[in-house]
Amino acid sequence: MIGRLAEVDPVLGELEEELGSLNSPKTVKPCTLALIFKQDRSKVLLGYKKRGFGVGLYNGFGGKIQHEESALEGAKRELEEESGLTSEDLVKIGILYFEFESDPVILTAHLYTSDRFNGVPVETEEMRPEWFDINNIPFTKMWNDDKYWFSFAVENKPFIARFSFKSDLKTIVRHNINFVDPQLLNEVPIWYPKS
Ligand SMILES: Nc1ncnc2c1[nH]c(=O)n2[C@H]1C[C@H](O)[C@@H](COP(=O)(O)OP(=O)(O)OP(=O)(O)O)O1
Repeated sequence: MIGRLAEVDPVLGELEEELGSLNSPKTVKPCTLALIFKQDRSKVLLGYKKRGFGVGLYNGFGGKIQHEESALEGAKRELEEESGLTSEDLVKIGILYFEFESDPVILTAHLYTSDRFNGVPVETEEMRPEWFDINNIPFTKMWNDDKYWFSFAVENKPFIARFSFKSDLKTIVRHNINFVDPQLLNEVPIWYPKS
C-alpha cells in the first residue's frame, strides 16, 4: 500500500516516493533474510558467505524474491537452498532498505525469524552455516548495519529501517529505524509500481 511508509516516517516516505516515481532512476531489488534461532533463543544460525555480494561476511539466509513469489515463499525457498533447513513458522519481523552510493538499485530485505525448523544445517556452495551464542554475535564480520537492528529481531520488535552506504559497502552515512505495527510489514509492497 503506497503512502503507508510516509505515515511512519518522512525519511521512509521519501524512499517510497522515489521508488514509485517515473522520474526517479531508483528501483527495488526485493530479497529475503531469515534468522533461525534455537528454541530457547540462546543461539542463532548464521551463514558464512563463500561467494558473491557480501563474500567473507556472516549473514542470515536469503536471496532474491522471484516475480511469482510472495516474500514468505521466497524466504522459505532461500532458507532451504542456502542452509538445508525448512521452517513453516517464519515470522516477519522487519523490512530493511539498503542504498549504496551511485547505485540506483535499493535492496529491500524482508526479514523473518523462526525458532522452529526441520533438518540439520548443511554447507552449500554459497554458505557455511554456524551456530552463534546470542551474546557473542560476530558483528565485526557482518554487514555494518546488522549491529543496529539485530537485537530487535532477537526480541521480536517489528521494525522498518533504511541504511545508506558509501560505495565501499562499509561506511554507513545515514540510517533510520522505526518500530512499527507488525501488520504494516505485510502491507508494504514488495515491488513498487512506477506511476
Ligand atoms: N545486512 C545487510 N546489509 C546490506 N546488504 C545485505 C545485508 N544482508 C544481505 O543479505 N544483504 C544483501 C546482499 C545481497 O544483495 C542480498 C542477498 O544476497 P544473496 O544471498 O547473494 O542473494 P542474491 O545474490 O541477491 O540472490 P540469490 O542469487 O541468492 O537469489 O542482500
